[in-house]
Amino acid sequence: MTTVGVLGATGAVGQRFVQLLAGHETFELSVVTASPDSAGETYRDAANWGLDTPVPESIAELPVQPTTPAAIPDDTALLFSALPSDVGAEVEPALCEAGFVVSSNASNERRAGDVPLVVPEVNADHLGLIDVQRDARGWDGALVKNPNCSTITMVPTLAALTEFGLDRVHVATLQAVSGAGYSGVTSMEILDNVVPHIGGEERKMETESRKLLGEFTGAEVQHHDAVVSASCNRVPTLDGHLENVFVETSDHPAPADVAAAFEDAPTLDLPSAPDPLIETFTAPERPQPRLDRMRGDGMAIAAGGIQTTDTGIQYNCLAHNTIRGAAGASILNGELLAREGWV
Ligand SMILES: N[C@@H](CC=O)C(=O)O
Repeated sequence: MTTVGVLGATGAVGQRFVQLLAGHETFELSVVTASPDSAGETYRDAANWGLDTPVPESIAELPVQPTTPAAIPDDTALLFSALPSDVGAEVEPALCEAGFVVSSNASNERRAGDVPLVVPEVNADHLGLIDVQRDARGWDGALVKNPNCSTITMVPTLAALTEFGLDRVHVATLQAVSGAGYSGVTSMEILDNVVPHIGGEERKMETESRKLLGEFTGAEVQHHDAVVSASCNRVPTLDGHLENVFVETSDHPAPADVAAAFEDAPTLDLPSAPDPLIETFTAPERPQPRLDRMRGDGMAIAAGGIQTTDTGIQYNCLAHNTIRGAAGASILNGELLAREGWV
């Protein structure tokens, strides 16, 4: 078993990490950290557990550690980060400098030229940037990121469509409240309502998508030249981001060609990798968040509503935002790091 830890283990995404790692077949969770206020408490007491399965007994009595390099045992092979981005920006580099490998969901440094931003089924080869990062920063450890939840929902479908020549993408999102965290939006703000703004989300989708679809030259990632435009909206669903995607391609595939490309999307032999990666529906009213967010144990992308338009193709896609879009994504990156010998 590989010994792992979770940084920021008491928040909404941190709890998802704990839930998913408790039964993991190759990772053993032995360290949980949180803010200094919770340090020293048991995980059970420190976490205001909000998931619909009990706090895992194997983790409940672990003492919560402060999020500092000195508090992490040296034999922790891999750290998963659910830290807020401002804390991540401060702590993650210090941990990498101290020799730890960090698979992070936090948004800091996702755009940095020497930080791999990875969805294993799309761009596993970008992990090669770790050598560039170590040379540039003098680290023995490494920092690897997964993208924002709304990006990760769409990018596997775009990767499947690159064979048709991806020119331009427009996307409108309908994002669940869990994406904002436990105290992100109040009930008075979101019930009977839609909020047509999620701070910073649109630019994240636009830049992260192009980096993920880019080409790793051995020295850098050359971003894909498709134009990506996003409009992001918060809706009153609990989990599961639904997205309406409009794609202009150089070729003009029929809906059946698009469905076939989705069905052929690559799958990986890793514990958390779903098979198939993209589940495609023919019923035009699918996918839907409540019905389809747990496809592939929350790790699959659901797609449907494929149609041709005057300018290209249109479809809807959906993923569980705190599993495939956050904790599950980091864990899958960790599984890839382990398989490729980086930990
Ligand atoms: N930034 C995202 C997080 C993903 O769940 C959001 O606000 O929904």
